[in-house]
Amino acid sequence: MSTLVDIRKLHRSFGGPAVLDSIDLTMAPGEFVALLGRSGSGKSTLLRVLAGLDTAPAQKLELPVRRSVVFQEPRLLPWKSVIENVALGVRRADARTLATQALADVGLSHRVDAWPLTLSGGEAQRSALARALVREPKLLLLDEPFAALDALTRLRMHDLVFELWRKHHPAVLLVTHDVWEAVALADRILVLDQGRFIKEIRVDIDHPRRRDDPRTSRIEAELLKELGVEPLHA
Ligand SMILES: Nc1ncnc2c1ncn2[C@@H]1O[C@H](COP(=O)(O)OP(=O)(O)OP(=O)(O)O)[C@@H](O)[C@H]1O
Repeated sequence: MSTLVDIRKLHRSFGGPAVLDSIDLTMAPGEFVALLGRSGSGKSTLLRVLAGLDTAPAQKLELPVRRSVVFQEPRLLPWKSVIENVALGVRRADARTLATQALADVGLSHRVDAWPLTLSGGEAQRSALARALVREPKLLLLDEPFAALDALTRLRMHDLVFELWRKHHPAVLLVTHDVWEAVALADRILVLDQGRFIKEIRVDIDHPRRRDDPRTSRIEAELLKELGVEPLHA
């Protein structure tokens, strides 16, 4: 198996106890990994290190050069149109063409000239996804990108992310609180607790995955237990 991400003994603290404690993480090209964990377990810190937004000592830190991040908030520049936001930073003569294609990929062809403040929450996150994908990343980092969306929009975004992943096939690291999101999308799920991985589950189930499939239910229940959450209808 070739390796896209290879991290050994990554450590991060902010003066107190370790937030990331000797983390080992490898990812294959095109692999979809979800990262779950309670609040404060270190998920965003790990994602920020992978994105290059934070530095931390490690024995080994091998990452692809082309990486993109999508955060919980779309972080669009309000004084630029949607397409200008997407094309921003693409230093190629055909940046606008690429941005147009990326916006078509996320279903926003009709909003290319819109101002960010006129977008719905779902449209804004679609724009953020287009901005991330236009750079053709080898590694796409998603930090709770759908957490602020309503439940129905979130389900639609799951389908969209899956389609985009199938088309472009970047490796994806998805940080989420939503156990179903992880089970619906990921090849592999990691659970972080106090800066250490405490569980790894491979999800070997064909897409589209159904929530009423006993195999997904079993994995969901196992993860909820690991996170210390009692399912309401267990
Ligand atoms: N810049 C910082 N300075 C000091 N402490 C920090 C900093 N960034 C993160 N921390 C601390 O590191 C710990 C892990 O934070 P992190 O944001 O990675 O957790 P998380 O798992 O993403 O949480 P959540 O699910 O609530 O977003 C927390 O205790 C947090 O207070």
